[in-house]
Amino acid sequence: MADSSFNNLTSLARALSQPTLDLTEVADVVSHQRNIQLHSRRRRRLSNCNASESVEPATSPSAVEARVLVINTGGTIGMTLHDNVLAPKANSFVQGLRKLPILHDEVYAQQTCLYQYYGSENSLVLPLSKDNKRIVYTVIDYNPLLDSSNMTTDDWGRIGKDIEKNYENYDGFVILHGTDTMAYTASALSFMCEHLGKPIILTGSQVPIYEMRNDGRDNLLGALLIAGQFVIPEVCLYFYNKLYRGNRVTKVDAGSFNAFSSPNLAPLAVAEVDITINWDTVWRANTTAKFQVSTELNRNVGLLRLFPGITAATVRAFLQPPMEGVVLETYGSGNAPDNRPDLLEELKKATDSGVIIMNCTQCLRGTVSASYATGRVLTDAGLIAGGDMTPEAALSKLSYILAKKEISFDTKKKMMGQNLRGEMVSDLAGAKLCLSDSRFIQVIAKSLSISCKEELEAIRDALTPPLACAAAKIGDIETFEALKDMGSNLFLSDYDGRTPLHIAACEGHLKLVEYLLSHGATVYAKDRYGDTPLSNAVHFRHKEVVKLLRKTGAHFSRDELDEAGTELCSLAASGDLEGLEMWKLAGADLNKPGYDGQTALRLAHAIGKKDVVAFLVQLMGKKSKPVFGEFNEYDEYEDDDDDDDESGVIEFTAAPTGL
Ligand SMILES: NC(=O)C[C@H](N)C(=O)O
Repeated sequence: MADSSFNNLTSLARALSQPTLDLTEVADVVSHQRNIQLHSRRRRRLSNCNASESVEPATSPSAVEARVLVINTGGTIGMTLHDNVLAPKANSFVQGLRKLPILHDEVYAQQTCLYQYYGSENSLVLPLSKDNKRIVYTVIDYNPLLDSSNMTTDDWGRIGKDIEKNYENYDGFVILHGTDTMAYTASALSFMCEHLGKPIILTGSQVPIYEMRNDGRDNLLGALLIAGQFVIPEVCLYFYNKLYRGNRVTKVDAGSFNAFSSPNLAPLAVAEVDITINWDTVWRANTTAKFQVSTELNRNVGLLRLFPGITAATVRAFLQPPMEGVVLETYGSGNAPDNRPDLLEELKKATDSGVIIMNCTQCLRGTVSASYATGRVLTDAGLIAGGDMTPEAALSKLSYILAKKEISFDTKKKMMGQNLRGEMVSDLAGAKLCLSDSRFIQVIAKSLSISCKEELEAIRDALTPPLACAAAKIGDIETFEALKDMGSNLFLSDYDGRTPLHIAACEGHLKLVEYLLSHGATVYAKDRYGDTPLSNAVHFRHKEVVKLLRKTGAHFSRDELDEAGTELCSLAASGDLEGLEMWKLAGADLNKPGYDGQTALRLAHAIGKKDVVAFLVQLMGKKSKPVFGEFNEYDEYEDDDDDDDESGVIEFTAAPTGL
């Protein structure tokens, strides 16, 4: 022992005395020294270790150990064939792993008194990792081992408790689990584990680890390497070289190694030649509270999938007590039939009587939004928009939240629509930015250790435009109130010159447009492309917003007017009557010629769009009654009811035909 210490101190001295200092060499020596101390400490503590005193750690000298707890709940990964079907086999997993050199280095274990030191025959150690780490892992086998189809919320609770009990002793946790319900367990644990600071990674396989071709070895190895080497404070799921956020996944394939998908969130990490962590996506709790597991779960929850023709009786039966929380899997972007008052009435009755119903889409990818009347009816019936949450996440979130006794019903409802663990991007229509209190900037300033007034104001002014624009996107007046309280100028534009009014006009948020206008926003703001809020509202066809802007004095800019003729011609050519009407409403001159000198009316006539001609004539009114020159079919379009037939003209400057 003394010799090896001496040798290493000598190597260190040698490395330090080099003319060009090789830091890797120094690090290696220091690390090796630390390792030898570790092993000698181990030996001192262990009276029954057989390893010889003179034995140095096997393999590379500079390994640092990390500890991972593996909780084996069952699943295919450890199954064997009995009577031609796969089933878990008790007490055989660790023995199996011991025989796999890729998952256990027996030489290192013996030389470092691993079993004695960790006091468990179930402790194993991976070969040295690329990053010079030794992942020592201890396996707890559940009894009975379960096919995950047999799992219940009690099993989630048990896993949670075991993690809590062992939290301080390990750097990370790997949960071996069947794939069938892995997405549910991963989602549930993500909520149950409050203020998590270490990685918890669920994995399993499609083919047992003992078979020649299997995915279990890679999955377990990858999960162990990540859990032992990276502080990703999330409940994750590792499968087929990818690490996903646990509450974002769903099982999509029963017959492929690539069994899981995270449709609305990119993987947190990809294990290819190197393991690349997508740190920007990693969720971090903004708290100093201590880790704890909330194992209390409410079982009176359920998933109900809408289908065409579903009866009100089915819905009623499903929503009966003791049901307390339901995930309604709706169509598309959160839609349900709005021509089924019987169905909607059942939903409304249930929400009125205190059942929390989440609106989640049946689609694999995408979010619940407020774009359709068929979606609005569900909001009216009291459903909470589930954003882009998976049904698995929504269900387990309900189970977790409903079990909380210390919070009110209203808070529970509110929390269901909020992003708690990165499980959702909130519903765009209903969401509030998390800055609806005026301390927001102060909090940021505090975390940046900024205290002087000038710096504070500089941060506020830098942050206000994007925050205000983001709030405008979702029509969030409350956030504007909060920004106003901070003394912010609400009407600053972003880097593209776009003001909140531009954005509110694009989105058609009439109330916000009204709010902004009555709080000093200018209707004459132009963005870097010369666009005004008015032209934005016209483009996105928000009639009421156009009317309001016009009432406030908005008009097209010169650039916009220059383009009006061409735009009108193009609308006429495509028969877009609504578009033409919007331009008229916004005060455009419908006689304005396009780039080639032709008006929309002439063009429509030339290409035989009689409906467009009639519509334009009607829009222009008799005051500007067109003179069609040789075009003698005008009578066809004449509005007989209109007696205001005076002398206004629309003139063709050239023959209407032959365009
Ligand atoms: N691949 C698997 O693990 C499927 C198995 N039935 C389970 O979920 O436990």
